[in-house]
Amino acid sequence: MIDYMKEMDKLGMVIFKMLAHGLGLEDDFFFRKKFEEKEATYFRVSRYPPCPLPEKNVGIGIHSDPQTLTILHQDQVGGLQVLKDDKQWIGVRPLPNSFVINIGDTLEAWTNGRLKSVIHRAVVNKEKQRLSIAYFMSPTSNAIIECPPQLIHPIYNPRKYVPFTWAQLRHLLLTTKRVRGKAVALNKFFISN
Ligand SMILES: O=C(O)CCC(=O)C(=O)O
Ligand SMILES: [Fe+2]
Repeated sequence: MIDYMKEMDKLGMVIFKMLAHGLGLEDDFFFRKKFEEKEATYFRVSRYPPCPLPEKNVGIGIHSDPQTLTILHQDQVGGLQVLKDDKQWIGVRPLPNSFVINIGDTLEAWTNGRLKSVIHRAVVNKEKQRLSIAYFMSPTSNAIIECPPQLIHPIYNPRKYVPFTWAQLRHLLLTTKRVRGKAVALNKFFISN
């Protein structure tokens, strides 16, 4: 039997490696001991039935994924949209046999904002049911999320977050009211200069 989580993890590790490389970090920076136990990694299958009033409803409201990396597959119906420049909704065209990769809020904090989590939503339509499946990667609970000094600049990009663990953030995510947009729970670790 295929271990789907294991296969997704393998893909995630390749992506993490590429991201680390692109940022000038050691290739294994993100997953070195950080993803060994993944207590909060999961799949979410979403089914959006046809909706008689699509202009008055959304399938999944405006949000960014609080985790680290999201690997998402959508069927051919389409409905996923990402917010560009804080003002324009862009549809993500479905491509067969492909994944959409989203940066999560935790990875944004981990890189001091060098990688940005994307605000997105899924809209519905009158005619067709839509299915999507998302794999949310999260580090080990006690993994410390701390931006490495190489990505910090004292003037142009000062440290934005105190180090925190994924368990601390997860607890806040579960106990803080969800609002539209990025996870407010992260503000708890924000350094206000
Ligand atoms: O259905 C989709 O395309 C998006 C799902 C999503 O954003 C989520 O589950 O967090
Ligand atoms: Fe999402």
